[in-house]
Amino acid sequence: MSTPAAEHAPGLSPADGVAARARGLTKAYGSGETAVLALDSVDVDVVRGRFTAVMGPSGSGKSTLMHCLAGLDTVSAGQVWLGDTEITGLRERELTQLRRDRIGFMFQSFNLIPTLSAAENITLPMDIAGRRPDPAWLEQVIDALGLRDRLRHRPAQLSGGQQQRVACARALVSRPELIFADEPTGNLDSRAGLEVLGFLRQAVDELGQTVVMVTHDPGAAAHSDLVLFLADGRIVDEMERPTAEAVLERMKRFDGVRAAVEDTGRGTDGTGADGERRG
Ligand SMILES: Nc1ncnc2c1ncn2[C@@H]1O[C@H](COP(=O)(O)OP(=O)(O)OP(=O)(O)O)[C@@H](O)[C@H]1O
Repeated sequence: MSTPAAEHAPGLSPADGVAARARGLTKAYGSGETAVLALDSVDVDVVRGRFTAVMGPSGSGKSTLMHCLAGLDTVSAGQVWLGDTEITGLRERELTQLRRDRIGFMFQSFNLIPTLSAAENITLPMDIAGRRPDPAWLEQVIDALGLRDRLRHRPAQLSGGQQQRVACARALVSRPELIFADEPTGNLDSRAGLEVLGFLRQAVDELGQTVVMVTHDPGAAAHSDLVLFLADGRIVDEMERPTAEAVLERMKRFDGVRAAVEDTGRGTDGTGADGERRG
C-alpha cells in the first residue's frame, strides 16, 4: 500500500519497500495575505515496485507534491526521504547529484536535447554523471521501448510518441529508484499516449521500477496500481486497482464540491477552496 501511512511514526527513517516517504510535508508560496498553502501536512509512502498516479483538481498541489518528493523544490515544513536518505535539508549540490543518480524524470514536453540523437539523449544523464550504463540493461530498455531502429534519429525526426519513448528510456537507463512522470501523455494523441502508459506499466511489472505519475486523465490513471487524490494540498482519498470510470466518478465529486462553493458566492476568484480550508 502507498499513502497516508499513520502506522509509521514521523521521524523514523523509511522501512524497506518504500521508495519515497513524506511526513508533515507542507509547502507555502508567498507570505501574509497572498500566501498559498500548496501542500498542507501531507503524509505519503510511495511503495517500491508499484505504479502510483496522483490526481486532483487544478491547483490541488499535484506538481508541488512531485517537485518536493523529487527534491526539485524546497519544503516549508516536514520531512521527505528518498529511500533511506532524508532529502529535506540537503544542499543544492547534493540534491542535484541525488536527482541525477537516483531519480528518473519524464515531462509532458519530453525535454529532449534537439541536437543530440535518440541514443545520445537516452544516455545523457549518465554521461553527465560520468557513469556508463549497464550495457545489457540499456539493450533491454531500448528493445522494450521499440527504439532500436530510431537510435540515430534526432528528436525532430521522431513522432511525439517516439520522443516520449526516448524520454522514458532516458528515465529508465540508470535504473533509478523512482521515476516521476508529470503528465507524460499530455502532449500525445490517445494511441501514442496508450503506448507510453503501456511502457510505464511494463517498466513496473517486468523491470521492477517504481513510477509516480501526475495526470489529469482518468484513463491514464487507470494504468496505475493506486491513485492518490489531492484536494487543497491534502491527500483526501486513494483508490487501488482503479478503473477509468471509477476515477472519473471520484473526480466528479471534486467538481460537485467546487460548483457548490461557487454557487454560494465564495471562491469565484479561484481562491475559495483554499480560503475555506484555512478559514
Ligand atoms: N511558484 C509558485 N508561486 C506561487 N504559487 C504557486 C507556485 N507554484 C504553485 N503555486 C500555487 O500552489 C498551488 C498548487 O499548485 P500546483 O501546481 O502544485 O497544482 P496542480 O495540482 O499541479 O495544478 P495543475 O493541475 O493546474 O497543474 C496552486 O494554488 C498554485 O497557484
